[in-house]
Amino acid sequence: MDIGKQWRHIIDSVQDGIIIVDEKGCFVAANQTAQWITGYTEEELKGQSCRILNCTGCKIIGKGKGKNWCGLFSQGLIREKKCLITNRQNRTIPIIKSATVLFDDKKEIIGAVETLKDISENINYKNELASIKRMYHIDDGFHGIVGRTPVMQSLYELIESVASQDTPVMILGESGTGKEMVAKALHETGERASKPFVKVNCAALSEHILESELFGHVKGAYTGADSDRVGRFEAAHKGTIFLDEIGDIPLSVQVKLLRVLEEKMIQRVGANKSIQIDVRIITATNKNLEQLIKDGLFREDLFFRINVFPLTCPPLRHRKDDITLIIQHFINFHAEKTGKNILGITPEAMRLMVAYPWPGNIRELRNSIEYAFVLAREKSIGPEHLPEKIISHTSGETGSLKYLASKDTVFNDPTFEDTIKLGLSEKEKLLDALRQTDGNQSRAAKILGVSRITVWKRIKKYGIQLK
Ligand SMILES: Nc1ncnc2c1ncn2[C@@H]1O[C@H](COP(=O)(O)OP(=O)(O)OP(=O)(O)O)[C@@H](O)[C@H]1O
Repeated sequence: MDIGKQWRHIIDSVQDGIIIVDEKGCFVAANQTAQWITGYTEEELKGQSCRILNCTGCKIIGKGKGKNWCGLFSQGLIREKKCLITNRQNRTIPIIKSATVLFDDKKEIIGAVETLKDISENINYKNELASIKRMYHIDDGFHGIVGRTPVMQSLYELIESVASQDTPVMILGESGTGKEMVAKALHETGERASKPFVKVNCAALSEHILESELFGHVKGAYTGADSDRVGRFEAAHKGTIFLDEIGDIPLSVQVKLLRVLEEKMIQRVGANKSIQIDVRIITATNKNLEQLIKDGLFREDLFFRINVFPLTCPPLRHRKDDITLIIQHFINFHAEKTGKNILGITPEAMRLMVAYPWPGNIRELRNSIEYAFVLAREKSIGPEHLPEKIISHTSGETGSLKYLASKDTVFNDPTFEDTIKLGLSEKEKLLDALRQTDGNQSRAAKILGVSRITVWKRIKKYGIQLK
C-alpha cells in the first residue's frame, strides 16, 4: 500500500477536527470533522484568516507572520485547552483544542496543525445528569444551591424553564437567601453559559460612578477620565449582566437603563457613537419595588421591562427542613477548608440552630458554622461553640425543642441521622428521643428511624425505667 496517497482518507476518518494553517494563520486544510464542527467547507475555509472562528483560546497579535501573528507560534504548543469558537451559523461551540507549530527544514515556522474536539455533547450531558440526580435526590445541590424542600424544588424547576430564554428575570428575596446564586444558576443553565457573567452591585456605587461602570466612558468625559473605559454592559456582551440591588439605582440612571434595554444599544459616557450589545439581564432586589414606584423612587416602565419573570428565594425560616442539610454542607466545606476533623453537630446544637429564626438567612448560617469551627476542638459542634445570639434565642423556650420533634422530615433526613450518630451513643439517642416524646415508644421509634420493637428491645437492653 502506498500510504502517501492515503493521508487524506486517514485524516478524514479521525473523529477530532484537524485544521492546518499557514504562518499567517490562514487555513490551508481542514478534515471532515473540522468542517462539521465549524460549519464551513474546506473550500470556504481555504485562504481565510483563522480569526473567522473567533476562538477564545487564541492570542492573536495580528502583526505579520509567525510569532508576530499569534501567541501559539511563540509558545510552540497548546495542550487540551478548553475554548469556544463561533461556527458558520453564528453558534458558539465549546471545544478542546491542541495545537503544534510546524517548521520547515531550516527551522522556520511554516504554520500549525490544530485538533478540535467538540464538547457541547458533554456539556449537555452534564446538565442532564444534574437534572436526573436531582430527580432522584442523589445530589444535594443545584448549581451549588443547597435545599430539597418542595419550595426549593419548584424554584429549580422555574430556573430550568426560564434559563434557556432571554426573558428578563427579577430575583426577589431577603438578604442572604441566595439571589446571586440563583442568578449564576440561570446563567450556567442557559445558552449563554460559556459567555461572561457580569455582576454589578448597584447599591455600592454613587450615581456618576454607576453610570460609567454600566456604560463605560471615553477619555476626557469628565475630570479623572484619563482613558477610555469599557462598561459592564459591553463586558457582558453575549453573556449575562446581573444587576444586584436594582432598587437602589438613582432615577437618572434608570432612564438610561430603560433606553439601553429597549434599544439594545449603549453609549459610553462622553461618546456620540452607539454600540450594539446583546446581553441577558437579570436583576435582584430585597426591596419592595411596588412601594418605591408609589413613592416616586422607581420608574414603573423600567419595572415592567425587567420584571417579566419574577423568581422568589424563600427565607430560611420558611424552609426549616433544609437546615440540617445546609448545616452539613457548610460543615463539609469548612472541614475541607480548615483541615479540621469536625464531622457533625450534636443534637442539642442542632435543635438550637433549627429553632433560631435566621434573619440573615443562609449567609448568617454559613457565618455561624465558620464561627463554630474556630472554637470547636472535637468531632462535633456543640451548643458551646455557637454564637451567643443562637443560644440566647432559645434559652427558656421549651417549645422550640419540641419543634424538631414534630417535624418527621427532619428526622428522616440521613444527614441529620449521621449528625446524631456522631454526637451520641445509642443509649443517649434513645433517652433523648424518649424524653422528647414523653416516653411514647412509637414516636420515639419514628424519631430514631427504627421500628417500635427495636425501641422496646433497646429499653430492655439498657434497663431504662419509663415513668
Ligand atoms: N441555597 C444555598 N445553598 C448554599 N449556600 C447558599 C445558599 N443560599 C445562599 N448561600 C450562601 O449564602 C451566601 C449569600 O448568598 P447570596 O449572595 O447569593 O445571597 P443574596 O440573596 O444575593 O444576598 P444579598 O441580598 O445580601 O446580596 C452565599 O455566599 C452562599 O455561601
